[in-house]
Amino acid sequence: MPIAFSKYHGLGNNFILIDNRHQAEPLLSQAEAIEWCDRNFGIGADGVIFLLPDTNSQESGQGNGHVMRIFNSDGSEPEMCGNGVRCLAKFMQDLEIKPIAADPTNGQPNPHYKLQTGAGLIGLQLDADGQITVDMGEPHLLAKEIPTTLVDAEEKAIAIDLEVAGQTWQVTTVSMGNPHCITFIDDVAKIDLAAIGPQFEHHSAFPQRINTEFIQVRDRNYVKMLVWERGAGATLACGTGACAVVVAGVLNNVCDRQCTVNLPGGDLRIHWSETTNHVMMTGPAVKVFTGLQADGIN
Ligand SMILES: N[C@@H](CCC[C@H](N)C(=O)O)C(=O)O
Repeated sequence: MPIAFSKYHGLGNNFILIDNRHQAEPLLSQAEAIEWCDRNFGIGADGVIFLLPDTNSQESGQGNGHVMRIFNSDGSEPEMCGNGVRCLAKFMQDLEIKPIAADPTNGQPNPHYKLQTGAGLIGLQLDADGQITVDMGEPHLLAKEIPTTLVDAEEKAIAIDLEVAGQTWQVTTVSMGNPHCITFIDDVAKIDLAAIGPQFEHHSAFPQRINTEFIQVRDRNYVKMLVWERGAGATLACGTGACAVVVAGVLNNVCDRQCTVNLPGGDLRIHWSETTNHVMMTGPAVKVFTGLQADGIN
C-alpha cells in the first residue's frame, strides 16, 4: 500500500508528516526515512514526523491521545523538534482533530493540543492570528542532562572554552529535551557553517552529538542565529535551538527573557518565563503539499 504523506515547514525547516494514528510503530524505518528525506532521490526534508496514538495518555486522561516521533534526515531519532511540533499542530488541525477548548481561567486563552514527545508532554496553542505558541517546558542545564564532558556532571557549562578547528570558542550548553551548544560571536556572516558545523556536532565533548547555534546579538531583545543541526546539517531554522539560545543569552547576560531570534528562514518569538521556568516559542507552520509514496522510494 502506498503511504500518504504531507510536506510542511516552519520557517523553512521542512518535514514530511505521516498520519500514523492507526498503529503504534512508525510506518517508516529509520533507513527509509533517510531515503524519503533525500533531496535528489526522495521527497526531500530535514526529517520525518509521525503522528502516533498514545494509549497511555488516553487511559490517564493526560494529553489528548497523541504522540510525536521524529527521525532526522540521517535516520537518527531526536527527543524533540520545535519547528516540527508546530507543523504537527497544523497537521492535526488539517486532519480535523478536535483541539482542547480554550480555558482562560486556567491560563489557556486559546484552543490547544497536548502531545507526548521524547521531551515530555508539550502544549500547543492555536493562536487567533494563525501562529502557534508552544510550551516547550523547562530547559535543563546540568552537564549530565546535555550530555557534555565540558564540566563535571552536576555542573552547568556556561561560557566555557572549547577548542574546535584550532580556534577557542566560548560555549554554553542547554538541553530543551535535545542538546544544544551556543556560542556568541561578533558576526555570523563570518561562519563557514558546512566546515565548522560537523566539527562541533562530532566533538568528543558531546557523547550524543550536539546541535550548534552561532549567535550575533543585535540588542537584548533581538539576536541573529545560524544553526548546524545534529543529524540534519545546516537548516533554515531550529525551534529548540532558538529556545536554548534565549536561555543561554539570559545566563550570559546578553539577552532579556523575551527575545526575537532571527533565523535564515524568519523570526521566532521566545519567552523564558521567570515564574514558571518554562520556555514559550511562537512561530508559523505552513502546509506545502500532500502526496502518495511512489514505487521509486521504499
Ligand atoms: N529542527 C528542530 C530540531 C530537530 C532535532 C535535532 N536535529 C536533533 O537531533 O536534536 C527544531 O526545530 O527544534
